Amino acid sequence: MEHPVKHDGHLNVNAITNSQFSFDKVKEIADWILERVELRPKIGIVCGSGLGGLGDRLVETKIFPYSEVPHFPKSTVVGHKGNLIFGKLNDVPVVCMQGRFHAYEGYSNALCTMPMKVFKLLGLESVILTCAAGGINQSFEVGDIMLIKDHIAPLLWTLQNPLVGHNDDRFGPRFPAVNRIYTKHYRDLIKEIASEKSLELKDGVYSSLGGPCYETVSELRGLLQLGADAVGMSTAHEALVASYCGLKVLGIALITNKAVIEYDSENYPNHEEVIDTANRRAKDLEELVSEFVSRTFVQKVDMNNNEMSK
Ligand SMILES: O=P(O)(O)O[C@H]1O[C@H](CO)[C@@H](O)[C@H]1O
Ligand SMILES: Nc1nc2[nH]cnc2c(=O)[nH]1
Repeated sequence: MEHPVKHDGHLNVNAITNSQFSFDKVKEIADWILERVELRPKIGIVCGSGLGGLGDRLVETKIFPYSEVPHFPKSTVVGHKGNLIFGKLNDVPVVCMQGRFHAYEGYSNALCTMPMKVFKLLGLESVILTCAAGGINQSFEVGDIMLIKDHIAPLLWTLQNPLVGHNDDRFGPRFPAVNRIYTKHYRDLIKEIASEKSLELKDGVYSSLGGPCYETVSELRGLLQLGADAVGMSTAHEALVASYCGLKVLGIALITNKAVIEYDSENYPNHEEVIDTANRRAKDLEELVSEFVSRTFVQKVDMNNNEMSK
């Protein structure tokens, strides 16, 4: 383990969380990648449970299993392949995480969000975060696609927040504002694309808990009262760190199951249903994302005369 960050020669014992992924360590990861990949994407995509098909859509790829990338841990969850893929989606250079890291796998939130810092040092401008989630909003159906407009993440109210510890201004500010994490013009654009494709897009608030257990009925009722529309075990902390790093964020949740908010119901959430729904609905989500990527970035290629073509 690295030494905690030193300030003025004094050991800052409170600085352990962030020093786990200091600027130098993240740069080591980014440099390792830059030495091996010619493509210089401006956009990153994180694939949620069962949504790794987005990665399979890339062409002209360079694929790194996470086991090859320095400091990347294993992806241990079913439906998360564990590949970092560089390639082109709809002619746009992208980097795709085919699977993410979750805190319930035993990883710190600093580690789970480290890829966002790597994205920043790779020169990315934006990230698309996708996830599977339970629908709390009773008007949601299994298979609905929900655009994330905001989040409620109780763990981020605690010292499990990945930004706890020494702050390195080269990543972002000590006290980041979080009221505009999910970029408005990205939300508007994806709504426009969905409407052109006659695809219904729900709009909602994603709540994130630690997992790995699903929620009790009372917890879900509480989240509903708080204004949450969907619940999962990821995304919010990644969105926080991406936004802190200055990346624009688009968040999309696939409603893979209905949250059970009736006591003594026979129904119960399970990961098989999550993966089955994701497999069934992945195509629409992938097409939305592909179109979004090309609308956002292809125009730029034209304007900047090949800027993005490498
Ligand atoms: O958020 P993603 O990674 O899509 O996965 C969701 O699905 C899993 C539970 O079924 C949890 O990992 C939850 O967070
Ligand atoms: N916490 C949580 N995560 C999920 N991921 C997919 N469905 C669910 C759910 O119902 N609850």
